[in-house]
Amino acid sequence: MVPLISPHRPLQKLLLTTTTHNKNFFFMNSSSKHLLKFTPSVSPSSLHTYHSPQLLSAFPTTQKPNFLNFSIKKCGLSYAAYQKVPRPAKDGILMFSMFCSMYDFVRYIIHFSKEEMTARFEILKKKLEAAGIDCDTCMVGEYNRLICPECDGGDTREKSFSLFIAQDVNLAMWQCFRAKCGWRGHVRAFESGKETYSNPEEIAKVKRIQVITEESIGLEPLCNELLAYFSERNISGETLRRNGVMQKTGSEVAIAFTYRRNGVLVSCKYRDINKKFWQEKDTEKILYGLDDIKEETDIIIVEGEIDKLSMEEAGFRNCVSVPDGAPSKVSEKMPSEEKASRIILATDADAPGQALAEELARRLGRERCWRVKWPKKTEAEVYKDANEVLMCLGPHALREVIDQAELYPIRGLFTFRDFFGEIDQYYYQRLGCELGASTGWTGVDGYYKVSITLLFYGCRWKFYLEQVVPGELTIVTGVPNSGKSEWIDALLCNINESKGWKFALCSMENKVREHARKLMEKHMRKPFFTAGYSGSTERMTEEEFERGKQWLNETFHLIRCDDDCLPSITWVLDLAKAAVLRHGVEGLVIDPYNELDHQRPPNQTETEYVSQMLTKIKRFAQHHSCHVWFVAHPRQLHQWLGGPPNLYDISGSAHFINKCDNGIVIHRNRNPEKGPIDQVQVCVRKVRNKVAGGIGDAHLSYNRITGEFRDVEPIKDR
Ligand SMILES: Nc1ncnc2c1ncn2[C@@H]1O[C@H](COP(=O)(O)OP(=O)(O)OP(=O)(O)O)[C@@H](O)[C@H]1O
Repeated sequence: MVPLISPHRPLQKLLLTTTTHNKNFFFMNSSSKHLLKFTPSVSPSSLHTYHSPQLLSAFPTTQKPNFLNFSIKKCGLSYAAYQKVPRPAKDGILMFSMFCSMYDFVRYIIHFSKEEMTARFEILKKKLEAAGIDCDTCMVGEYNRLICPECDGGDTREKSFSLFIAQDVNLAMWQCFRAKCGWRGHVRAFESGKETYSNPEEIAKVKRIQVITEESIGLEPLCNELLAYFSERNISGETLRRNGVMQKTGSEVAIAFTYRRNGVLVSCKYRDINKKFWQEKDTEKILYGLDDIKEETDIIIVEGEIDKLSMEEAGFRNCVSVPDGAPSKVSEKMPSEEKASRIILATDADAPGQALAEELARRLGRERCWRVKWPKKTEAEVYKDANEVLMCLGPHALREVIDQAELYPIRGLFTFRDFFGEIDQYYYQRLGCELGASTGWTGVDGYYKVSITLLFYGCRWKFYLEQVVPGELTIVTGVPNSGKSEWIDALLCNINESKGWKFALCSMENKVREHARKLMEKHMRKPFFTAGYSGSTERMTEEEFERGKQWLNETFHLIRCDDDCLPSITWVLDLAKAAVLRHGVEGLVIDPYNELDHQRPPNQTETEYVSQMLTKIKRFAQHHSCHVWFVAHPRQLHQWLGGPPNLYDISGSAHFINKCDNGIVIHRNRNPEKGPIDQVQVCVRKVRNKVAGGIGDAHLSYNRITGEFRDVEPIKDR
């Protein structure tokens, strides 16, 4: 039996080296960020070994004194909110960040316990030791270059032995690339059973990988002509030197872009004067500039080596170029919990470049992606890439392009700004039907107009729950038209005013412009229109309207399904998660339950379904420290006597009351004989956290004009 050994040095090393890179992904505020701090030069040691005096003089070693920070504030966003977002527990999950090819961005989350991984590693290590291979200094998920234990690297003790340990620590493969030796093989921690890692593609890959050096592939320092060529493209000798750009002389001289990992040459891509590209055979495909993003939380991705060099001229070193467009092999298994880096996609402006950006955003997670807007060249044309901007407009303009990068759009997640045009038309009453069309009967019109807006009322009140606890689930119910949505909107306005929270709204029943109106009226404390409901109160002025729009845009994010189908809870929560990570929202409203898609497998009861759905919502709330208000209607109440419904009356399942943290029933008096009909009863029927409040009823009065609520004494029974 293989003993389970306590955490072992190499494995510890693996864990340490593989989990640190992106730890602070979102937890930095813009002012403290030094995205472009100087990293020790990655100019390859071999370059120093080989380069000639001319090369040294061609590439002076002075470094630029000041590199720049991305200005996130410029984009109108505050990252401070992210600091409040607690991170998920990582128990039982090992994170591996692999620095080879596109995997560099994609951190794998491998669901094995630490013990399991340690044991597996020990078994694999023992098997390697039995074969004479010492893997103590090796990294998981990388091709490690060692001295071959079989041939000892020949006379020169060359590191010609490549050892690859798969990221699940179940497979190790090796090959010695010395022609005289060529020893190769593989071992697995577990030889049988399903969990055995067996990927012939990987095995083939390790067999093919060629170990190269500047000398072995005949690289030379750049000649004056090529230096002049780069100079014309505004790329300095210093940048070329730092990036180890060289040349190769064949039938003609070609530029050699050296691809390195940890300063070691891994591959080389050539470009001749006719813009023909080719790559060193049987070498690994990695990102160009990989070492420059190693410790970075913010990354720029471009589409070519010269664009990467151009970014450096503009002050951005934390940039990589994708080799040959979108890489074919990126894990579909995206990190589900902690993907938080800012990735600026600065691919070419043309259609393939935009398609590449879309593909990268999809694979890397849209919520952490930003995109650049290339400046206009003419009315109809934009500059096509980083180098063209650098050449035509200079480094300052390229810096601006990056500074002004915008959030990568996420389908289904909107800001109010996206609807400003429509909201303006609504305010200025250009739609023609804002105040409703007459029914044709004066008598009926007083009560009901065929309207795209519903008449409503309103007041300001002090919220009685001392604290709305982040990360909880509140179920809100009440008979139709009791004022649930109005009350929640007013609640959000209060919390925003007192605590500055931001919210994601998934209010399927509301038109955006109408929701904008209701929220703005509460915030500005003035009616949006001069209409029947506003009485003699003056509507908000244009200036107030503009301020209101600004506030809306900063406070709320909209989750909306732009096609006809009903959104599923998973879809809503995915977008809400993006809103948390991207905008730091602290509250989510889902209004109402019955507007979601509730398809369930035939063998699942509604009760089981509701239970599962509420678990998902609660998990989201806890994980992201985001309070969720979920509106659910009561089932049809036969012989309803006009009193507030019970939480057990919610249609679907008793789980609504059982699973929620807080349960609230909104009820309003509709009997003028019993008192004023604008009075609202907020029946708090369940409070899990006693610090947050307790069971009881609060009484509010609703102001029809502004939609505000204020505290009042309860109606005495007449
Ligand atoms: N206390 C009140 N007095 C008078 N009118 C009210 C009161 N509360 C809400 N209303 C009005 O009732 C209408 C419905 O309000 P709201 O949309 O908030 O109700 P709801 O309970 O969410 O309705 P539904 O169940 O249909 O979604 C609005 O026009 C609103 O202005």
